[in-house]
Amino acid sequence: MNRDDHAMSQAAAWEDTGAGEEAPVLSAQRVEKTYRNGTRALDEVKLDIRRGEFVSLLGPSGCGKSTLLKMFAGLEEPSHGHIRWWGKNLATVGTPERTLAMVFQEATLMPWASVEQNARLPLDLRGMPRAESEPRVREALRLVGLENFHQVLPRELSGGMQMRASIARALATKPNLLLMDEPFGALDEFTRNRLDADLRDIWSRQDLTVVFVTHSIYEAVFLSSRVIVMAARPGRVIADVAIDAPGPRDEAFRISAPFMQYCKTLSDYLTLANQQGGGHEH
Ligand SMILES: Nc1ncnc2c1ncn2[C@@H]1O[C@H](COP(=O)(O)OP(=O)(O)OP(=O)(O)O)[C@@H](O)[C@H]1O
Repeated sequence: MNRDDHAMSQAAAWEDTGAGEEAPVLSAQRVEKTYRNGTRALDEVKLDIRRGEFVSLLGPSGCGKSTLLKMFAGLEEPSHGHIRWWGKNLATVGTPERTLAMVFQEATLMPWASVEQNARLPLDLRGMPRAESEPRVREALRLVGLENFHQVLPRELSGGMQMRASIARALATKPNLLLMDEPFGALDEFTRNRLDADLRDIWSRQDLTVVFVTHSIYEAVFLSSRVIVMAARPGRVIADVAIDAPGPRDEAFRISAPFMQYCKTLSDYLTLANQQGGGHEH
């Protein structure tokens, strides 16, 4: 396929809302979730996430961040309301232009298999021929900086490198939508900052929409084009903050005045979230 053909099929693949505007990659339409034990996890969440955004969900424990992300992954159903992917139901999104992948806080690698075999697993499960999967996996490992570790077993890797392998496994599927549930929450601050920088770099080079759950204000500001602040009891959206910082997101950004200002804004909203939601701890 030449570039023009590719661009045309890409354009045809993205949904048109009718107003000449692309449908959101994700749309939560008055979504409520009450678990079977009666816990009301989400209340009337309305949220659109557009193509190419990097959106973080930030909020106190129990405000429903993971619940919302699981619904975005199709792993939980709303009790009321709807989730739409590219304007459609989940069952209709499994096309090359509409794929999603999820990364969890634990790397969940197969301990007996090499980094490369782990990263190739979803492609093997799809029955993709090696000739196709191997270059994809090599590229994914290169993107996360593990190209020289492809034959290593997970136990030989640090926690940060295991997480890189987990991200490579997701990227090898060439997702358009990447859902990440506190992926760096268990890592030390230095490793976390490096992974944040690398993830932002990967996102900025690809046609990728990311939804990222975090407890960290700093991480949310560093990574995101938008931060959604949630409050608990029941979980709901209380603020939607665009992080409008056009320069590079590097170490200088972390100590810049706009960075600090955004952190202050989000911190104020989190204080409000804790006051409104009781800020309970697990
Ligand atoms: N499977 C479940 N069954 C019953 N209640 C649940 C279930 N999963 C989550 N909950 C409850 O729903 C509420 C929202 O949980 P959720 O994990 O989505 O919040 P969160 O914001 O991701 O929390 P954390 O930051 O601590 O991970 C909490 O009160 C939680 O105890």
